[in-house]
Amino acid sequence: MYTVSPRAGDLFYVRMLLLNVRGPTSFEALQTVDGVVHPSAKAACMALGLLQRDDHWRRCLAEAVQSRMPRALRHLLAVILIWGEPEDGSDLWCSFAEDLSEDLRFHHRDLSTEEITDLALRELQSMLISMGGRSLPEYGLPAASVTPQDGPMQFDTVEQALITEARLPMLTDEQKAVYESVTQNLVDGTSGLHFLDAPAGTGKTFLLEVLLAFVRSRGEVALAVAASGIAATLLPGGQTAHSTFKIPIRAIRSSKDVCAVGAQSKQAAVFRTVRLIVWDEISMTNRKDLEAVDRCLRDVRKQDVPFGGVVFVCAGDFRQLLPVVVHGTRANSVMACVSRSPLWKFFRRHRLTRNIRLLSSSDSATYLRYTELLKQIGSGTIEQDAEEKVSLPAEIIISAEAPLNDLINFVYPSFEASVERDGYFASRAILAPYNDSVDAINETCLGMFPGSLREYRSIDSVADEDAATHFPPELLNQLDAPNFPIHLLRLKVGMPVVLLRNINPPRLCNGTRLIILAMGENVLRCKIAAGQFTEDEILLPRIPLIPSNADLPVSFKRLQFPVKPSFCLTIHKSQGQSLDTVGIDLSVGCFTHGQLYTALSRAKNAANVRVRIPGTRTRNVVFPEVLTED
Ligand SMILES: Nc1ncnc2c1ncn2[C@@H]1O[C@H](COP(=O)(O)OP(=O)(O)OP(=O)(O)O)[C@@H](O)[C@H]1O
Repeated sequence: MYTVSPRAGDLFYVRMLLLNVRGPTSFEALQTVDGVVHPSAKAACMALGLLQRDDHWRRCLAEAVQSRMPRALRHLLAVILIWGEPEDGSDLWCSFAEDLSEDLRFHHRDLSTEEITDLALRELQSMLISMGGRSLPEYGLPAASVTPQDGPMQFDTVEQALITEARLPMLTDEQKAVYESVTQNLVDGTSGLHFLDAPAGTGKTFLLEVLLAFVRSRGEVALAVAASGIAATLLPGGQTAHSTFKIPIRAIRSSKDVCAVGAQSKQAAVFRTVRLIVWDEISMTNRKDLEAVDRCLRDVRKQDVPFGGVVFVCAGDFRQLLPVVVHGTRANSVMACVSRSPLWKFFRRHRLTRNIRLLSSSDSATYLRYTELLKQIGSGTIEQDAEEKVSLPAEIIISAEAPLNDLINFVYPSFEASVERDGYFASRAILAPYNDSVDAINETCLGMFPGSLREYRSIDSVADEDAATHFPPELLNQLDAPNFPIHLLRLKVGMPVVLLRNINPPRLCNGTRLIILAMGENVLRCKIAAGQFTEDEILLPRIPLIPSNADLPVSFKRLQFPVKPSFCLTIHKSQGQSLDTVGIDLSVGCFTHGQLYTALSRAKNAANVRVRIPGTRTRNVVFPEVLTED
């Protein structure tokens, strides 16, 4: 079919209809949607949802109002302002001000209308701040009377002291040695850089929480960051390292990258007073990011010593996945590790080796065997053949010759609605190394999941109108990128999905698992499935997204819900997530360092793991050079 430029007017829309309407016998039939004959091809395209309507955001909010959740509605407006960049934010505010403050009117009956409006604006402003947005007037909305401060989360000193007191006597000898070494620096006012080498289950989070509480109980500032949003949710007050330090997000990093923290900014003021920085999942962090933070802290704190003299504790496990280097070689991946940074020699290394989960397990013999297996797989000391293949215990293997449903039924014995079903998805998942297998497994699970299916087609467009003739919408629809929503999103109520963007970390980050509660035309009502914000309900709009994949032939924008089905996740996405039941599909084996170890170590017990492999052996990739140097 010939391509047509969007500048060709109706012809462009007729072509679009021809591609999407089945078996039309006349122009009238072509322009008929749900029994209504539309006056133009463009109007019919609108009605079919093939074009973004001018009033998209207004429709989205109008639909969300029906849920009668004013706080979620304010959150939705904040998401729209930041991600949607609507042309007229003020119009949206004016049209929905009443609905946006309904709960505040109810709870504060003594306040005047102006005071209620101001309260709603203040709440909206703090949401914008926590989501990394700008001030209300910059979006065309009225300013709130008080601008909420963008600073570190405040902690109750008494509560923090109670945490420290309760946990101190519980620390194991290994944990206590680290605690004493770090608190020595904090009490003496000396600087100190510590690296906690902690395999899964050895009480790393427990220990980091005590250290954070120690500083916060003294009324001092302790920052908790992690390489990924999901790992950040595990630490009290945790944020991603990127958002805390304003590290530039680049596909190709440079040694000259600087954090976007102005000397006069509030963030700089926090960095000048901070006593302790805790950085989790450091093994996934690119060394250039750590080096940018080092330069930033030296600069802001006016001390030319590593990290400006702050006490710094990072924790990680180099047996797990390494930083992702797009199209990188093995050497590129290894060189991207923080352990290859010139700063690494300043870090004092501590090891946690005792698996505390094991101690509390009822069947410690089985647990011990599984922990030993994990250790050997992670370190690459397990016996392997010339193809790097290793044997796994027969009891955890499901044959790849058997139907995929065997693995699905092990992880999800039933998809039928029950009181416990939602909790189900918090604690179980299928994992696979490649996106293609993940998509195929999700599709099979979706077919088995009860309920009626709703399809959401994205609206795709190129930024450059001149390129539009060469890249018609049906071609853009076929483009796909990692961590990017697909054109045809198929959903059912009650199913699990994973969020693909850091919308509001740590509550809603790239990797947060959600359950779909209701599906509207422009809004999804979901609840958070796992982690400290479990059960929180949110309203999610379609947002315009631009893929960061430089390999795509054209730069384009996709308006779609930022989610993907999550019955199955990639092993990369599962890092940092704790699961009770895990099914790993290795019909196509692992391809990079730490994948097998990361997948197997998501579960705490061999009885709850099944691995689908051809035969009895599967590939285990380990880069020993990363493990010797860390
Ligand atoms: N000293 C301790 N006394 C009692 N319980 C502990 C202690 N240390 C850790 N635990 C408990 O052991 C379990 C595992 O600890 P934690 O979650 O801190 O491990 P982790 O190293 O962070 O593991 P993962 O990386 O898998 O999340 C938790 O239930 C934690 O509360």
